[in-house]
Amino acid sequence: MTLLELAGVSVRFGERAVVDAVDLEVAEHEIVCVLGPSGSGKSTLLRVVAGLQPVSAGRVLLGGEDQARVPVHRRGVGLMFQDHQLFPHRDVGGNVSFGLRMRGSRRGFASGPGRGTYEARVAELLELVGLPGAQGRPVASLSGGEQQRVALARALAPSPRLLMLDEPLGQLDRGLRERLVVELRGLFSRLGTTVLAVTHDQGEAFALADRVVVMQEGRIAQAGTPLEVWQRPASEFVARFLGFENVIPAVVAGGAAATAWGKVRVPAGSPEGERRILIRPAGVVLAAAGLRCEVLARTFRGTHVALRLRPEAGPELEAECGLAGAPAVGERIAVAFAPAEVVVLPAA
Ligand SMILES: Nc1ncnc2c1ncn2[C@@H]1O[C@H](COP(=O)(O)OP(=O)(O)OP(=O)(O)O)[C@@H](O)[C@H]1O
Repeated sequence: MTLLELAGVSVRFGERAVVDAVDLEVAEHEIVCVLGPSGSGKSTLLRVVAGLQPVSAGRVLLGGEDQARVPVHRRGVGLMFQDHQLFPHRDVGGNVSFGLRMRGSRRGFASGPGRGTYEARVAELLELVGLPGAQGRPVASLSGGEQQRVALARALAPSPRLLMLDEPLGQLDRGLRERLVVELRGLFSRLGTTVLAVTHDQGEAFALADRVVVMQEGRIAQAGTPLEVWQRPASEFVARFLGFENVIPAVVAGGAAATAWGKVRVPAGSPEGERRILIRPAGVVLAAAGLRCEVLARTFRGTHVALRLRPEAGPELEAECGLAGAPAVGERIAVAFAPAEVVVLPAA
């Protein structure tokens, strides 16, 4: 069932549409991550759903109800921002119970909220986020990751029907982010929480989301499962945003693309005509014969070696190869292209 629906939502600041006719549905229990470069309108979209930003056009529906006249505190949405904004003068328990005291609980209390119930609920929430018994700790004594957990417990406290996260792990170091993102996904799926999150980090979005929505200048450039978006980026913009660099103009006909790198076989059923093609680095493979290249750089990536190549014709290429037999910088090699790693993109 759809919990959140945005229909034709636009936000204009002066002449400029920062969010431009966005249609988006989030199903109950779904985790949707909005991904995009800085300034693409991600945070504005969240603010619209929360009721913090009026729309210039379009409608926001929660549980089928138009939210136009529903104030922030009546929407039943939880918000967690990048700079988790804990109250430094309250202890952990005080921070978590703040959410309960301010809003009261929509769900989760068998009886009406009383002091004892608050305490039980705070204990339960701290248990959930992996900080059991931390009620009395001063906020200042917590590490960045622990503060993030407290902020999450506070956002979950009133059992919001929709939890919104804005760059939830933004300030943490990479290792901690990678761990927390896996924990978050597990936690949300256990609780059945519906989540709309915003991030500019594609790794985070792909690890967290059931569905990712890539924004470009206020519009949705692509929406799909992480696998769909990764395997079939819809445009050059999306491909480049995901970090793919092997994108060039091509003329596709009869199962092959004519490019500056030579003829590249494309997957069966690819659209024909003037296009662009993406060749994922895994599809640039060392071969006995093919496009001759010089190895410009070689980077060890743990599971493979990333190569930067200067071909005899066409722009530089990124390639991947196994750890054994990776060519050295300066070596001259030949590469062929694997059609399964080739994606035909629109021309512009
Ligand atoms: N109140 C405002 N008045 C004028 N312009 C605004 C206002 N709020 C946001 N903008 C502009 O709207 C654009 C989108 O901002 P938004 O914060 O939604 O982007 P974002 O994708 O979340 O970016 P970031 O990843 O940097 O947070 C930006 O160019 C921003 O400067």
